[in-house]
Amino acid sequence: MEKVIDIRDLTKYYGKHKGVEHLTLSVNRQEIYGFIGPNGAGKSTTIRTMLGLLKEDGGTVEIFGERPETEREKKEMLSRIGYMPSEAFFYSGMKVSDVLKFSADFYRKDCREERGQLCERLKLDVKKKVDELSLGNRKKVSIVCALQHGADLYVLDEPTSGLDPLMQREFFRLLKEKNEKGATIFLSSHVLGEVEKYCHRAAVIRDGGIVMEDTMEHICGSAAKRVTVRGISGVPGLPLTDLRVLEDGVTFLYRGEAKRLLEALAPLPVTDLTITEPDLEETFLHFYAEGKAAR
Ligand SMILES: Nc1ncnc2c1ncn2[C@@H]1O[C@H](COP(=O)(O)OP(=O)(O)OP(=O)(O)O)[C@@H](O)[C@H]1O
Repeated sequence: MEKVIDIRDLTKYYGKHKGVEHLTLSVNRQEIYGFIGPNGAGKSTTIRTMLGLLKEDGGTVEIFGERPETEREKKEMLSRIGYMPSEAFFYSGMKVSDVLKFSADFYRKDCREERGQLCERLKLDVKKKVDELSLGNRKKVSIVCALQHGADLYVLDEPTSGLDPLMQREFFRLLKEKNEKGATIFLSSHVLGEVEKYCHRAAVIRDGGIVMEDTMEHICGSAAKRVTVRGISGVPGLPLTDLRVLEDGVTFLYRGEAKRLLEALAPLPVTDLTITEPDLEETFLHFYAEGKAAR
């Protein structure tokens, strides 16, 4: 299978402070690949180093099977990539339409038609000044900047934070369309749910290292759910962690088959049951607790 991104043993320190260490992952052509991790895990460091915006301290990165050396080669590589940084900084006083055109000029392509469609679908008012925009609308400007020139690879750093649920859905629709036309997509997130829904494979990063890289099916299969049961004081015979006894029930993390959970609860005097997705740290607690590392 053709690898579009191939990162091996990547290490990046900020002075004495670790960004990422010995990080290895690869993304195949036409995959939608999720990069999941809590705040400070090293997602942006990986992305910036991978794109050559930061210099690595060790390891290698190949994109489209190549390691660009000269500035010309780097520029050529970047022209095939749509990059959306996690935080967008725009020149103060510029209109949205100017920012979008300024960004398109870098690629020396006529992006007007695609740009128009993206703005319409994302409901972005191009006449406004960027300083007047809400966080979500600033995000939309970044999205259009990254998507407007028809790239082979999209690298999107926390693209959905700040977007309302309707816009998130529209955004993922856009990505799916790009992907169906052949584009490869690498997106970072700290929300397992959205990655679960839209990505083919993903890597989970924590504290600068990959703890798991697999298909979404396997990752979500090993993710724990938070189960809260009212009316009982314990659940015998179930493999669970982080059990806490509440005033009128129990709450615990469970990562087994739903059927087994329901069978264990069936004979008990349960009055209420809720199953939710815990935050990312809790979801993968067992990996961290076991000190398990995929690489
Ligand atoms: N410029 C910097 N100087 C020093 N340390 C940094 C710098 N940028 C990042 N770090 C550190 O590197 C580690 C990884 O940060 P990074 O921004 O890559 O994480 P992240 O997963 O993208 O987090 P978030 O989800 O909060 O954006 C963190 O411990 C962070 O404090």
